[in-house]
Amino acid sequence: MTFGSIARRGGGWLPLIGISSLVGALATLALPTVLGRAVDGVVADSATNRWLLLAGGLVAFGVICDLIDAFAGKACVASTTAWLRERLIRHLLGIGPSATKDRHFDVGDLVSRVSSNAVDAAHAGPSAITIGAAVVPPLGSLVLLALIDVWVAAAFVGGICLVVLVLRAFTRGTAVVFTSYQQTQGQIAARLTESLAGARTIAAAGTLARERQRVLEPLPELNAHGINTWRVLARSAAQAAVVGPLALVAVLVAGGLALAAHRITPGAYFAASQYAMIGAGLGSLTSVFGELARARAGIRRLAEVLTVDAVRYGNRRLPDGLGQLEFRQVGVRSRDRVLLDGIDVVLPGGVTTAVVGRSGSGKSILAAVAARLTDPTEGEVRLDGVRLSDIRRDVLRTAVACAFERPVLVGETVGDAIGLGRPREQTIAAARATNAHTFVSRLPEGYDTALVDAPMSGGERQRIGLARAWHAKRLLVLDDATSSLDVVTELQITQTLTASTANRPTRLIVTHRVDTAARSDLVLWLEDGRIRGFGPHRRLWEQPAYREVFA
Ligand SMILES: Nc1ncnc2c1ncn2[C@@H]1O[C@H](COP(=O)(O)OP(=O)(O)OP(=O)(O)O)[C@@H](O)[C@H]1O
Repeated sequence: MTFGSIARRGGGWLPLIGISSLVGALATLALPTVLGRAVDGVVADSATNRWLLLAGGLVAFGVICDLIDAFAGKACVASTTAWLRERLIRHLLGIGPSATKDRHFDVGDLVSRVSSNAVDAAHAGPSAITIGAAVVPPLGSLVLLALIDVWVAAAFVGGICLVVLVLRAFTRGTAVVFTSYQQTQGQIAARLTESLAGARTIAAAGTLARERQRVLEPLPELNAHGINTWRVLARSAAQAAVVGPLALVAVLVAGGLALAAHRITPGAYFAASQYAMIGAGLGSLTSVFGELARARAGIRRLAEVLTVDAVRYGNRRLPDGLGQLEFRQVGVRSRDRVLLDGIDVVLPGGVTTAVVGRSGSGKSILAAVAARLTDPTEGEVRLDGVRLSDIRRDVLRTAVACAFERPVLVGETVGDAIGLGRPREQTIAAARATNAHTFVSRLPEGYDTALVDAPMSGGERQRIGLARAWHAKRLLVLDDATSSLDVVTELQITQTLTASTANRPTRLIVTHRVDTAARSDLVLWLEDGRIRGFGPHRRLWEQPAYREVFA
């Protein structure tokens, strides 16, 4: 993502902004000449009406151009912002869970990038065009001044050079300050999001004051960047306020001398003074240059996200099969830590395998690798003989589904959260299988109850999460997904899960419960990221170390 590619995204609005800015600039340029003619008319006591009428027309035309410019500018920023946000969100979803884990983007920081930095970046096109069009009046003024008197033009060039120097210093200063400001803003947003996610824990621990302090810790830094922004703005405005009149005075003096020497007429002198004012007005462009600097800083922050590779999917479909899952020398490393090592095992299709082991032994990582929520750093995982990374995205997500200990429910209604767009009968069937149907039916509007109006217990959320994953055709991965259920409900669901009926997907169940392990066909016992044992529960049970896992 570059400045140019975003600037061009304005679509149909950009030519409109360009034309209105250019035509407005030409009207601005024509006005002093027309007024000069009117002045000469007054001095010569000849007819001035048509020149005054023309001047009025030019002023009205300029106002219309400004209005079009303002409207098209806002519309362009709005459409570009929408495009940027959609692209960013698509990309973030494409990166998957690692966007907020391994890549170290904090959720709050991402929100600030998607919300405010996208708007900043969207100003790229209109700002660049406004600045481009703003160069026309001073350049035109220079040409017209040269036609009036070459010495007046020379004085103008001297003044303009000073104005350009002021703008250059301003642009450099603001680019640095805006980048720092946006980064610090992102840090505060990230800390606030963390705090909101842990609001209950903070309230229970009575650490509100400390948390407030932690969230607001970067505030003085933000304040310093804010003050720096104003300093750069104020310094540039003050310099422009000095330099602008200087340019004007230089032209007036040179023009006055030319008038005294009868090289120019009073009308031309008047026009020259107006052109000098146009040139000096370039200093008022500091706000547009500020917008441009903010756009560049915003684009850099969006590009940081967009340069992270999204998960790549292959284009293979799955052959007929029962969901055989093969781990071939699978290893997962994070920096220098080995999280999974040399996992080499085949889980036959249609069977239920419990994954057990002490806390931190790598069960969740194994489940994530099996469902391709993360890719192994070594080895490969195959489903019915096809490498997971070669399978088409839609095929993979139909074949494999997961449920988690703390599911996040998405959608407008409870029915959406379960069905994710599938037909209602399938939603209800999944809810029945996971013991969610009864409590969902008791909600005020059943499956149509808005999620915000359906406060749920941990166990109820887990049942919705289970129902959501129930559509899995080949592989169902449950990562501690029944841990909050009462014993009876869990038993009912485990019975459904472990019942060896035909056409059931292969089931991989991460669990701490001995009952679930005992009901499963096979148990995969992990220790420190390696396989410690694999086989039926009753055989592993003979080993004291295995029994200790459940102690
Ligand atoms: N994204 C990650 N980056 C680095 N280390 C990680 C990551 N995810 C997990 N770990 C580490 O890997 C180890 C295994 O984690 P995992 O969540 O798989 O354990 P677990 O067996 O599921 O534990 P529990 O039973 O407590 O849920 C832990 O020490 C954990 O700190």
